[in-house]
Amino acid sequence: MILLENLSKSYRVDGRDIPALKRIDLSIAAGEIFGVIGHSGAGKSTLIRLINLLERPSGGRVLLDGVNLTELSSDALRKSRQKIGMIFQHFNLLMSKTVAQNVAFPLQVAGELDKTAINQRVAELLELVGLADHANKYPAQLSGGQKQRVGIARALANNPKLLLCDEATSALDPQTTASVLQLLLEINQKLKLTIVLITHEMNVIRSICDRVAVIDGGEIVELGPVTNVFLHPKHPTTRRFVYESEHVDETTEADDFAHVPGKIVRLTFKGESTYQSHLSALARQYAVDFSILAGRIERIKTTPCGQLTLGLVGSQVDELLSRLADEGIVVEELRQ
Ligand SMILES: Nc1ncnc2c1ncn2[C@@H]1O[C@H](COP(=O)(O)OP(=O)(O)OP(=O)(O)O)[C@@H](O)[C@H]1O
Repeated sequence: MILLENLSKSYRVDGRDIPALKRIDLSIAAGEIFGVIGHSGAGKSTLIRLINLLERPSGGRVLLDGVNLTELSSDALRKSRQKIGMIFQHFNLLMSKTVAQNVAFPLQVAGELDKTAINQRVAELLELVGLADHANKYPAQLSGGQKQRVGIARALANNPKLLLCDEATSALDPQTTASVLQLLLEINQKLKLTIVLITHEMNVIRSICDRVAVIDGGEIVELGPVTNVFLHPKHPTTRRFVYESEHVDETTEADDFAHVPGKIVRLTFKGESTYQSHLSALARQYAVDFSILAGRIERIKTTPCGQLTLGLVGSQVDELLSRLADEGIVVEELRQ
């Protein structure tokens, strides 16, 4: 649905071109929830603003459903942008308008004049985001989470195919973040809406995204399904994001077990194998003793996943490991 080809962006500062994004190639499928994560200054906002051409690229192309947005006239671009909704960290609501008026606004801008049609659509949208009882309130009378729900209703007013979320939960507490993310997931499933979000929080990615791009210094340094990136982070930036979010000190993974006898391995479980008792059954069969040195079990979106670091002692450890691999469990030997 979205194709970014050799996309770059530089900003002119004090007469010099400073690159913010370098040669980005990325394709995002219809119906996906795609996350972009990076530290401050990595280029996330620039990237998301290039998708709807709020920023014009310095080079490369942005294609939406096969249409090259960079070549459109300003009129055609305005029309295309109606297929794209956007929500923001600080909500950007019109403070002097009620909730209903905020949501009606994009309909009026798009040329809808029929008051009954507008009222009906606004009521539908407020119902969808759980704010049916707040139509006549002003933004100042709402909590942060409710304000973002208004932002979401407004972004969906013109039935967009794509929703861009610019740090949409960064100003919210963890519980409110979870409920707004849940709403985004529901909307994605109910309306088959494609969602692209940028964030600096791995938790946001883990809760709702299908794929993630990690961006650093204006470049995509890692890209893939969230489960893969979480379980096997490769780039140092990704590793830092993952280990920080898991409250795991990466060094404990390999170095701190000098006193532990035997072989040290890390097992990664994904999907159903997470809940099965392969490890204990095979350890019994091959008379292997194991100690658990580190571990985590969690859900990545809807997929259960687990990772265990073990010390293994016994004469048939290799047989045990090869049987675990046969069961689809990823085995990494950290120490022979
Ligand atoms: N309008 C601008 N003029 C000049 N430089 C800019 C402009 N906007 C962004 N930059 C620079 O481009 C780089 C990328 O910025 P961008 O805002 O895209 O990063 P970000 O990952 O979204 O960061 P944050 O999370 O802090 O918003 C930074 O070095 C920033 O200083």
